[in-house]
Amino acid sequence: MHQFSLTSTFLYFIIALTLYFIWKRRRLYYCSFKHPGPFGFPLIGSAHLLTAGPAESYNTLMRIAQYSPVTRVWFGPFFYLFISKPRDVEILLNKSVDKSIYYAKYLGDALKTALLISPPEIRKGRRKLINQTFNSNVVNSFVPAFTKCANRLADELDKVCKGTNDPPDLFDIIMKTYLDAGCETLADVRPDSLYNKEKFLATGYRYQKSVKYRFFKPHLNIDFFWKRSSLRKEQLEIGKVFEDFIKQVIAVKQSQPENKNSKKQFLNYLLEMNKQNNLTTDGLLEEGALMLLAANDSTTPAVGSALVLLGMHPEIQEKVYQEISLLTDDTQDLTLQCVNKMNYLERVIKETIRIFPSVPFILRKIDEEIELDSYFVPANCEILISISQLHRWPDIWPNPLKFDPDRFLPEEVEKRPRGAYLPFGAGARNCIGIKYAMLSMKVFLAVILKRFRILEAIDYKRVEDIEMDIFLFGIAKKGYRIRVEDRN
Ligand code: HEM
Repeated sequence: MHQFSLTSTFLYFIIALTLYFIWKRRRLYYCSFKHPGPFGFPLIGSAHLLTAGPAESYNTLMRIAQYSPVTRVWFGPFFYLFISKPRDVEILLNKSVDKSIYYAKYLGDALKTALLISPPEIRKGRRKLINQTFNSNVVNSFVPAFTKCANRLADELDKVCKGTNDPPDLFDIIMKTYLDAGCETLADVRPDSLYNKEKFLATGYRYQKSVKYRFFKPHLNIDFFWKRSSLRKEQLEIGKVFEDFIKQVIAVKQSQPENKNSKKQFLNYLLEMNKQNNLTTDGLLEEGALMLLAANDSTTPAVGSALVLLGMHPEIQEKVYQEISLLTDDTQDLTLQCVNKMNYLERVIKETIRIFPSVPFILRKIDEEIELDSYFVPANCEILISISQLHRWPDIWPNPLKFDPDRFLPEEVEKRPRGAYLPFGAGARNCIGIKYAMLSMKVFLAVILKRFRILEAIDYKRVEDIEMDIFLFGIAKKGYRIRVEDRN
């Protein structure tokens, strides 16, 4: 009798707890019933979709998001809304919503509290501080350094993409050049004074891969399993490699005479802030690692995609070449003034990152229920904004896979809703490196396209042939291979 009452009390307790759990999340369930999404089984939801494995990450996310403009999906008890309607995205990003907890969860073991994943109490001060190092005056002064690195990249292309039918993937080569550019500009150190650059880059790649693998193992969302997993051990090791590299950069920097003309350059300024106790040493190391990674991880696929797309579209390539030739002469290096006038090249870059945004998805967390243009989003909802889909809405971007830089003529831009094009995100957590990214990509492409004609994009005939893979960034599965010949 006594045993029976104990068992039934326990059962009542479990039932009450379950009902309370369901009651607390009732708005999530209501929202889930209201919106379409992939089929879900009891308890596991749509976790079966993850069996496609990491190699299919991009296609899996696209398959889930296909019910747009709003799609709901459960992975076990975890609920997500995917949204991709421009007006909804605009409203959401301009509200003071914060980043999803998944950024810190997935990236925090290696990058700790760096800006991309920092909690609000740390982020505000750091963002304000770092913003100053990306103002126009500072970034514009990088043109000579970008040009020097772009010329080195062009020399590499000369060696590997000319006179061969089997050129290598340019991804690693562009990435390496971008790291050199980051060292010259953000860190103000000579790249050849550093060792272990290759290890830093390879570790950055390993990092992205391990984050992606974790996503496909939903049980690793539970801290108990995560803390005991080999992937976590790997991420802690990765964090150590990042930290050691930045320590090396700082040591080299401190062995050099102080450069009084570049006080606002990223690392110089952060070191000064550290000296004045406005930034902790941990903060300095985290931000240094993040910035050297961010500066090349997102720009590399964008430059690679632009080269491939121009290889596929000779008439557009010719127009870019004409513009560059008109604005530059052979005797002088590129100047800021002439780069600023390369409007057609800028449109080519914008169109490239429309079709292939380097950051295909971003995540947000909603603390309070909000009304979007066409539906409500319940509190405590994780939202995935699909930039890839946003950029391919046929009613806003007719024939979305057509590579047409003139979509970015000012009169065309004016016709579109503001939230239709967000390669750099929007709102308080948008990309801090927009100016740096745009200027460096223009210089890199101007130098390459002035020197070479891209004859062909190997592996692809049409834009539709370019299949994407997602790590943290969107990267073409088959890479970026082109054949070139000298212009002169
Ligand atoms: C084609 C180039 C680039 C693209 C498409 C891009 C895109 C983005 C996007 C979409 C975000 C927002 C992420 C989110 O909302 O969750 C972001 C954040 C960020 N980006 Fe970029 N980015 C690029 C280049 C750069 C460069 C060159 C740097 C630095 C030199 C940089 C540094 C950052 C940082 C630090 C953040 C985090 C900002 C914060 O959370 O406050 N990015 N980027």
